[in-house]
Amino acid sequence: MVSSLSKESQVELQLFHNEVNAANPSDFLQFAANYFNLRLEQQRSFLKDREPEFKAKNIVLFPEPEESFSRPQSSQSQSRSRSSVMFKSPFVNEDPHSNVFKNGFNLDPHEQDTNQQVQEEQQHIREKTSTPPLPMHFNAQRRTSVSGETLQPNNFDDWTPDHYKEKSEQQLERLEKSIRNNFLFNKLDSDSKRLVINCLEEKCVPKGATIIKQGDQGDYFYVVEKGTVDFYVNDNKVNSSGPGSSFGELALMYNSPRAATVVATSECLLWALDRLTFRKILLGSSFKKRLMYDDLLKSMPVLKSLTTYDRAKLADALDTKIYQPGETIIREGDQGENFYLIEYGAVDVSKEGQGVVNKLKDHDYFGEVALLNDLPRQATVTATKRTKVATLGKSGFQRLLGPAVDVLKLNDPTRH
Ligand SMILES: Nc1ncnc2c1ncn2[C@@H]1O[C@@H]2COP(=O)(O)O[C@H]2[C@H]1O
Ligand SMILES: Nc1ncnc2c1ncn2[C@@H]1O[C@@H]2COP(=O)(O)O[C@H]2[C@H]1O
Repeated sequence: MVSSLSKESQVELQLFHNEVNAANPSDFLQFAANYFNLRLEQQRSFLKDREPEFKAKNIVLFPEPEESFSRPQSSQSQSRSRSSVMFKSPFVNEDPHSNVFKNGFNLDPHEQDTNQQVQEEQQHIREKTSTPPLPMHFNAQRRTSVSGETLQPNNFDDWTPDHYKEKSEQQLERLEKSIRNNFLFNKLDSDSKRLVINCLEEKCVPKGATIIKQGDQGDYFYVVEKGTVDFYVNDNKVNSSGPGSSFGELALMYNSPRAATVVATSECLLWALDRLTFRKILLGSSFKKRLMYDDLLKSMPVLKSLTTYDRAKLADALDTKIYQPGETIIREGDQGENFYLIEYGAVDVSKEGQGVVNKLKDHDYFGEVALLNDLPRQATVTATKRTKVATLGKSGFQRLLGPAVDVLKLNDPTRH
């Protein structure tokens, strides 16, 4: 069956297969939905960035939604949907392509714990709408609009990035050293790594030069080969870094203004990666966790004081775990190793001799008391529903929670 598919589809399937093998997800459907959602979002974003280029060649990448599946709405809201759709999850309410995923199909993952539930929900949604499932419809639309063109949205194999330049042996050797310990590059497969390396542009910056100015638009992402840089937020020095580190990713990830000013504190040799290649190659692999945990971290009241940068660093350090009803997550008296954020689910907190003392649910947290006070676990925490948590190890807890630690201390449930 697979051999009858286009080469691009086969590549997609292979990539997906690799991801499934690596993640071994317990909730396969949710994993698959999230994975393809992300791929689609990446592809749309990437194409949206190149839309003017295509327009100049009279190629319409994103035609207006056809009448058959555009919901009745005001002309104002129609134009808003069209302009924002490329950067949004196809599962969100406003996306005209996503009628079928409304009613929380992906927004309330805890409501779809079993395959049967998902199937029932899909059936229910199908009955409610005549819109065909999103991926089919979206593909069909794309093909009719761009067929016959050299750069097909479906086919990135022929895509040559603007800044692609094969590196010399000597440059490759130096680059290998610079990026060896950079976790962003370690996540790439060898083909993507080669592509990224060949898209990097060498930039020599004198001491004292401003490389990035806070508030500017993002154009490049940088890796430091030699030299050191300082970071300033609102004129206050917040950070510095040296060889092997990287910076300038936030504005490219979130399409937001530069969050800091970056100044060279010595002569620097940098490698710069353009915005498009960054978004196409690095975003979905190296920054996958940031995309995955962004909504959760933003929605947690205890983390409200964190900046985008703090949240991004925190997301890099998180891992996901799923617990079944009845499973013990923390046992009273044990040593504390992790802090837990509840993505969805429900847990009981109980204490020896007292029974259940607390109940926690979506977007609550636990496991901070032992880590904050260097004490054994003060209670047992048991899942009462299927519960998905993001975990943060002890060292990350101490390094990455910043001002949120004060909030955790204030809210310490054992204080009284
Ligand atoms: N404390 C900080 N706050 C914001 N940005 C920082 C901080 N420390 C380092 N940076 C980096 O500085 C970069 C400035 O440009 P970006 O916002 O694109 O991405 C930012 C981060 O990579
Ligand atoms: N009343 C409570 N007493 C103790 N721990 C509680 C209570 N309510 C919630 N908890 C959480 O249960 C966790 C058990 O592990 P910790 O002691 O590390 O951190 C604890 C708190 O996060």
